[in-house]
Amino acid sequence: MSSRTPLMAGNWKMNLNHLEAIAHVQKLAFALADKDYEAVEVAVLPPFTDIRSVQTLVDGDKLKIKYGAQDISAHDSGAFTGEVSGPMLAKLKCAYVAIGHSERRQYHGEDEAVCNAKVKAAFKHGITPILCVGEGLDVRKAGNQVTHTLAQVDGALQDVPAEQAETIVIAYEPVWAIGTGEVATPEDAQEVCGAIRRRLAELYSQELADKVRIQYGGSVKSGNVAAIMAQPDVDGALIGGAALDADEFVKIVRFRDQ
Ligand SMILES: O=C(CO)COP(=O)(O)O
Repeated sequence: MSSRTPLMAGNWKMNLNHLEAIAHVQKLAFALADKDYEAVEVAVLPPFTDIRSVQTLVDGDKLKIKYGAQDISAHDSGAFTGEVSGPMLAKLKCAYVAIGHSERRQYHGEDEAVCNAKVKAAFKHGITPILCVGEGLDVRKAGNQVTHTLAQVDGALQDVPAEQAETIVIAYEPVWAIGTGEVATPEDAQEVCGAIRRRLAELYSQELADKVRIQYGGSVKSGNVAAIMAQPDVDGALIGGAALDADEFVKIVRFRDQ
C-alpha cells in the first residue's frame, strides 16, 4: 500500500431499491466513524433509481460517504432512450461513475471507443471515472492478461489530457474472479495493477502514475482484502456482492483491522 488514500467502493449492480438503499446507507453511516473516513475514502455506486434518495440522505445528514453511478451516457442529452447523462449525474452531485464494467462490456457490447467517450463525458461534467478493465478466463489461461488489460487502458484514455487523467480511478477486475468466489491471488492483482501504473507513466508521466488510484475487484471480502491491499500498486477495492452486506462492507473498509 502507498500514500494514496485507498478507495473502497461498493458496486451494488442491479440490487437494492431506493428504500433499501436508504436503509443500507444509514447502516453504513451508523457503523462508520470519522477515523474510518480519515483512513479510507468510502463510496457506493447504487442503481440510477436510488441515487436521488442516497443524495438526499448524504446531504441531509452531512455524511462522508461518497456516491456515484454505475454507468453514464456518452451523450449530454437528446434521443437516447434509457440513457442517463453526465449533466443529470452531476446535478445529483455524483462523485464517481463506473465505466466499462465487464458486465457492460459483455451484455451491452461496450468497447474501447464507447469507454473512451464515456470517460470524456464523465470528466466533462466533473465526475471521476472508475474505469473498469480486466481479462476473461481464456485470456488469463493464455497468459495474456497484462497485454489485454493495458489495451483497454490505452483505448479508454485516448486523447484524455493529463490534468484529467491524473484524477481517474482504474479498477482491475479479472472477469473470472467476478461473482465467482474465485479471488485473484495478491500476486495476480499486483502483476496487473503494477503494469497499469507503468503504462500510465509511459502514457503521461511517473508523477501522474504515482497519483492514480488503482483498485482490485473480484470476490473481495473481509477475509481476503488485507492481503490484496498489502500490494504496493493496489489502492482500494471495487466490491460487488460483499458490498450488499453492510457489516461485511464496513469490515472491508477497516481492512487494516482484519
Ligand atoms: O464486479 C465487481 C465489482 O464491480 C466484483 O463483484 P464481486 O465482488 O461480487 O465479485
